[in-house]
Amino acid sequence: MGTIIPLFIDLEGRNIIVFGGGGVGERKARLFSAGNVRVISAHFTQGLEKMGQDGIIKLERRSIVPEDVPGIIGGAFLVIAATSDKALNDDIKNIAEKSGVMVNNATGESGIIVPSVLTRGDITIGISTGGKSPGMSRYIRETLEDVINEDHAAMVRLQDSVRESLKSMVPDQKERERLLWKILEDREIWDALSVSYDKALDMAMELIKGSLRSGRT
Ligand SMILES: C[C@@]1(CC(=O)O)c2cc3[nH]c(cc4nc(cc5[nH]c(cc(n2)[C@H]1CCC(=O)O)[C@@](C)(CC(=O)O)[C@@H]5CCC(=O)O)C(CC(=O)O)=C4CCC(=O)O)c(CCC(=O)O)c3CC(=O)O
Ligand SMILES: NC(=O)C1=CN([C@@H]2O[C@H](COP(=O)(O)OP(=O)(O)OC[C@H]3O[C@@H](n4cnc5c(N)ncnc54)[C@H](O)[C@@H]3O)[C@@H](O)[C@H]2O)C=CC1
Repeated sequence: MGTIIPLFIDLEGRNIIVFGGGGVGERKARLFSAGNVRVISAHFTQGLEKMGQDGIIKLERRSIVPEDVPGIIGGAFLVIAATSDKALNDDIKNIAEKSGVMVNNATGESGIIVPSVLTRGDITIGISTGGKSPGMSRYIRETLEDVINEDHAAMVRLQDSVRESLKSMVPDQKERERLLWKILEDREIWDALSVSYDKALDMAMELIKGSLRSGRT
């Protein structure tokens, strides 16, 4: 494995095909369920059956042979090979790559890794160990769950709101950047955030007005 980087994908309207309806297929189907997920497998976990019944994903019960794969993956944004048959997963990977479709192989390398994902409001954190230790990715996610909290999500909302106001108030981008950073570094605004979003927003706007008045940003 070479150097990897995370990219963030808006799942809306994307077709994702998961081969394999076991525990791993279920976890991936759940992660991608904001897109159009189709799971193809001879058997499904109860969790997948339930998601199918609820209309969250589509299930297709059939046995998979490599010859059928090109026909199935047409129009897919991403293919996930998560059957318990490693040779079949490798075939699916090779076929998808030949067709120019992105593919993740749950039982071997494929150049596309599904990370451990932590979300808080608009914040998304993806974690990978380059395939070395998926358990460690999960461990890091669980550790970060106690660190990245609702206050961080609220600060994103606040920054978004202040950024919009600043665009009409301060013509210079560098100055806007400095002001936004001042808010991020202000302990009192952070403390206020955990009590009242509106109070914190007022304090942030006061800080900006004060800075602009004094000419010191
Ligand atoms: C390469 C990768 C391919 C990919 O799927 O993209 C891959 C491969 C494999 N995983 C295996 C095992 C486990 N996987 C997990 C868990 C997760 N695995 C995920 C991703 C990845 N797994 C990619 C690399 C991620 C990275 O770079 O770190 C996560 C992050 C995302 C997700 O799957 O949704 C999700 C955690 C989600 C969360 O909780 O946050 C656990 C722990 C658990 O289940 O609790 C175990 C058992 C403990 C252990 O082995 O560490 C095995 C079987 C090995 C064997 O046979 O022994 C293989 C195959 C192999 O290694 O050949
Ligand atoms: N990437 C990851 O995060 C992880 C990967 N793994 C590996 O992933 C693989 C899958 O794990 P599980 O979901 O727990 O296995 P599982 O045995 O519970 O599920 C596999 C599914 O694939 C289906 N399947 C297999 N061959 C098929 C075929 N030819 N046609 C149609 N359906 C077929 C089975 O019916 C079953 O529903 C295992 O090899 C495991 O070692 C395991 C843990 C985590």
